[in-house]
Amino acid sequence: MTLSPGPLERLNRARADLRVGLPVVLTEGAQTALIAAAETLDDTRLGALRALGQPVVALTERRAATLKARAYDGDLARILVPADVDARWIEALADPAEDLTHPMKGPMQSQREGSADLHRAAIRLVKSAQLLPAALVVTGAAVPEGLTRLSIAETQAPETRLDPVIAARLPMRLAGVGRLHVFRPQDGGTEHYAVEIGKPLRDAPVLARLHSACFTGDVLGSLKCDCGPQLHAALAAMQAQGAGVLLYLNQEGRGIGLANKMRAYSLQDQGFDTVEANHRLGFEDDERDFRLGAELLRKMGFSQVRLLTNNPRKVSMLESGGIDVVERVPLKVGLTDENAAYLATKAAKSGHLL
Ligand SMILES: Nc1nc2c(ncn2[C@@H]2O[C@H](COP(=O)(O)OP(=O)(O)OP(=O)(O)O)[C@@H](O)[C@H]2O)c(=O)[nH]1
Ligand SMILES: [Zn+2]
Repeated sequence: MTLSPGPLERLNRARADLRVGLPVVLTEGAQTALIAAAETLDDTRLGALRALGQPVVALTERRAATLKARAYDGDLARILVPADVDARWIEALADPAEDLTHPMKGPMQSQREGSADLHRAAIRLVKSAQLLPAALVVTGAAVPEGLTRLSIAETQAPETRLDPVIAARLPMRLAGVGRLHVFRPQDGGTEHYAVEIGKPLRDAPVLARLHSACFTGDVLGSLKCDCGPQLHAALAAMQAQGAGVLLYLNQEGRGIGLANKMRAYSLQDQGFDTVEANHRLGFEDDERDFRLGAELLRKMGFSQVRLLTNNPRKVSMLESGGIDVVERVPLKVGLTDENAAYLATKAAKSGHLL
């Protein structure tokens, strides 16, 4: 047993470093890159990084398309940072907040030569820190001491491993008496919960719901989505059946985090739909990983479910995670004037069943 941090611990540190604006070091064999999140970079750190080499900003192809920048690497673009721009310019590359009022002035020059592997890993890492998916990258520089170091392979989320922490009795207004189980991921990420209602048998299909956290819908009763009514209807259905399991996955905003979801809402106020807003921010429509739902179910001893959902991706991802979805049970509640367009967009663009 050693006291020095292992790969998962360094991954967790790297995310925390990037969130506070500290650069981290990525390596691939003898190649190294210093990377910083575009969203948290300040002028002092930009100056220090510039002194070490020519910085580029790695953006996803989604964001590059909005900026009309060339994505020579297919899934991403490497934009050369001009000598006379400040950290504000880099933030504006990443953040679409002012795209319409103060459009970025081009032409932007994209790098073409060399490998983009370190840049791709940099985007993956800042995204996993729930920051905007854009990173400042300086390759080939002498690497200062004291920064967190990760190899590219170590930035790949390994098969999520969740450990049970505690379970306790919970009487609920909508679902009767149940048990709330808390699970903690080994990589230091956010905890996820499972609400067990009644005493579901382990050798028969259980009525199950994979609910993704929605602070606005679940807690504030937002009318922009259907999450709150779906949560309550799922609990009520489980109470009516006498048993069920509701997984409450902390994947706020389809996996982009609350800050980015609110950025998406602000773009929706400018007229973009839910999918276009994610794309302008540089994200895919849905960044969730439902493998963890499958893992939680397996850990709790369930192998067969009747899944309450209108989302075919949840069914296929659970099945590829080794859970037998014997039936899809539709869950259509909470339609309002405010969310009708949102639900129609999910049906038209994201494959949801109406
Ligand atoms: N990025 C983004 N996320 C949103 C938006 N509106 C709601 N969400 C998030 O979307 C997720 C909705 O989750 P689910 O209820 O599991 O939805 P679903 O994929 O439609 O599947 P089913 O409800 O099972 O049919 C939650 O994490 C919400 O926070 C939005 O406009 N943008
Ligand atoms: Zn919601």
